[in-house]
Amino acid sequence: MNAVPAPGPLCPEGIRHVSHTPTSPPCTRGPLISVEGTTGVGKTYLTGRAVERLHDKPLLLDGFAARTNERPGLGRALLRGLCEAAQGDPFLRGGTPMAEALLLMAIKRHDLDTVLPDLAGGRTVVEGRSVDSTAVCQAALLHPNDQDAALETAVSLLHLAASYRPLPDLTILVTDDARAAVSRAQQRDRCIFTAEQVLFMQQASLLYERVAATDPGRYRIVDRRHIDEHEAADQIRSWIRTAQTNVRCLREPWQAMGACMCCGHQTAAVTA
Ligand SMILES: Nc1ncnc2c1ncn2[C@@H]1O[C@H](COP(=O)(O)OP(=O)(O)OP(=O)(O)O)[C@@H](O)[C@H]1O
Ligand SMILES: Cc1cn([C@H]2C[C@H](O)[C@@H](COP(=O)(O)O)O2)c(=O)[nH]c1=O
Repeated sequence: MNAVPAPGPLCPEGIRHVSHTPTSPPCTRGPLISVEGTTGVGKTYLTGRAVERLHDKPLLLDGFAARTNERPGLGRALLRGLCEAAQGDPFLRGGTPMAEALLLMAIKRHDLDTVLPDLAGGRTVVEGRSVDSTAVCQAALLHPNDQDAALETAVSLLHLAASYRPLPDLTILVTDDARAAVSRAQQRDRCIFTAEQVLFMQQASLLYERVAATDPGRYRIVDRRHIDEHEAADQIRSWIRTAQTNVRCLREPWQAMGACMCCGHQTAAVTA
């Protein structure tokens, strides 16, 4: 299921989807899983509930806001640069969305680099947000008044991200009524979002769902409008377990030929 940066088939909406044909051989590494969704939707809460009953605990990679004690290094420096430029904006918007997109992708590449030893050791890694957040948030920023253009840009940004690093094997999208997510985030952060910020969250929320629909092979969706927190946690746990049983070699997407980043097995590029 690893990323191949070549364009995939057209999905029904006329948007190219990112192909993840599992052509690599099976591997002993752990699966790389991301949890996505808008601010306050419950990604951290539900992931925590899901993994508390797993015997082999996954490594949980915190979302950005939770990285208060991150080790000094490039990842922290890049994130600090973005935060400084954003001057307190909760969505890290500093006014240059494409430059920010590339920096966000670099941070997510750095995240992958830091967890490679865990993956190689067979451990499951769960990223709190991955490159899908970059694609969705930056596309929503670039096209605030055109949802179709935002979708097209989000999918293109995912292709770009997939040339920097393999996409997650599995992406769990947590979705809900956008107002419920806003309200949870406000309560948690003891703040009131501006009308403009709420609108941005609503647009991002919708865009996550549309992007997920372009790649049903990679995405699983937890819709909190239809299931309670116990069912949601059970569902996430079950997907994590399934992902652990179908893991394939992880290649550098920008290398035509290359060894698996985890087990070292030599695999050929996919040209489809
Ligand atoms: N089912 C629930 N019951 C009680 N509290 C919940 C539930 N789901 C989420 N919350 C609370 O709502 C708030 C937002 O949830 P959470 O922090 O998990 O969202 P998130 O998607 O990780 O947000 P962010 O992207 O901003 O990190 C938290 O305070 C969390 O504890
Ligand atoms: C990874 C990533 C994050 N963001 C935004 C989304 C949130 O509003 C903030 C904080 O992220 P957290 O992981 O929920 O703490 O950053 C983004 O715009 N693009 C991204 O790639």
